[in-house]
Amino acid sequence: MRVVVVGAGAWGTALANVAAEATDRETPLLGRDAGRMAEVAETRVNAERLPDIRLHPKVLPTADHDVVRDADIVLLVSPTQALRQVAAELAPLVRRDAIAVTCCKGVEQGTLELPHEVLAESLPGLRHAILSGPSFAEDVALGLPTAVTLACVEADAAARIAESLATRTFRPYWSDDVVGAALGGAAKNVLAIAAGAVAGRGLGLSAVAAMVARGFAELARLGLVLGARPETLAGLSGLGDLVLTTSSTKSRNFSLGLALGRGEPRPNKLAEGAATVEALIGLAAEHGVDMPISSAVADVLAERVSVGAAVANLLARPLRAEV
Ligand SMILES: NC(=O)C1=CN([C@@H]2O[C@H](COP(=O)(O)OP(=O)(O)OC[C@H]3O[C@@H](n4cnc5c(N)ncnc54)[C@H](O)[C@@H]3O)[C@@H](O)[C@H]2O)C=CC1
Ligand SMILES: O=C(CO)COP(=O)(O)O
Repeated sequence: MRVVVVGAGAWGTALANVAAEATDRETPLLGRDAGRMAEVAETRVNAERLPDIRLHPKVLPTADHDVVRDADIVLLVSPTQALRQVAAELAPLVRRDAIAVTCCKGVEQGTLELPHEVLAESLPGLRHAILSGPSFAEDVALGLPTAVTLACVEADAAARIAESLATRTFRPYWSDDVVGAALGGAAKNVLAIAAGAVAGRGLGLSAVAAMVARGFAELARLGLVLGARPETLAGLSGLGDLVLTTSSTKSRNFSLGLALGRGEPRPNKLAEGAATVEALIGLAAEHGVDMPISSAVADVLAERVSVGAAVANLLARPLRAEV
């Protein structure tokens, strides 16, 4: 299977290394900026996005979209809000029997669609899958053990993608619960901002743990209404990724929350939770699901309320049964 990676950010670069190792085949890494991709090809390091990691010798950095013509598997690794546009650019080039795998985490603004729903519209007729789970790009690129969820409604396609990505240290588990995998990845980014804000404000680890557990409760409420399986929500792409990103300053979403809690300037890095939060609570509202922590994150990001006031508001909610 020939894998092509579209999106030369931190995660795309790490996944290109994984695919090149797993398939032992030339693996194009397609970026937008020809000059930058030429530099990555020359230096064999993506200095801007994943410094200190050498590209696998079989990774081919390029800005030439034609490389997707030969792809059996296309990994789409742009930010969620750019997915529709990136996929539309590929649509005339990609083979109809190829499998498109979204590796981004979020909900599209405006449409309130999860990444696989965006793909179904922008690359119609192709089989689609989702790669999600607890996986920092740097950890994966360093060859540290990582397990992820690979969700596809067609089990044979999921198994084929898994084989094209599995290495001695990168372990995809497959699933047919596409909604569960997509929702977990989208919501955990928002909840990581909440956990970071609580930590940054110095409210203690008990408060962070409460945010994680009650955050998971609202993620699961929405997931079940959307048809996700509880096992997926409690698995790698749900609880697993939530635990990772609410406990590490390596997470850009957690780091954004830390800055908010400390009253510091927001870091200038991609934080998918900030781009997704309004769409996530919009999706929840459409289905009559209450997501108070996510709503508090939206209010804080929009500067409608301070972190302290948001926490006080959550604590002042009427007492209720836990489940
Ligand atoms: N970095 C990580 O550890 C992981 C990231 N992800 C997900 O992967 C996705 C990408 O994240 P990263 O690679 O880390 O981000 P990044 O910030 O390192 O790179 C984003 C890439 O997307 C490109 N891009 C930005 N706007 C674009 C647009 N409008 N059209 C086309 N391309 C555009 C940028 O040029 C850049 O190459 C996100 O959804 C993220 O949640 C998932 C798992 C791990
Ligand atoms: O999704 C990730 C780890 O699974 C990366 O998290 P951040 O986007 O918060 O850095």
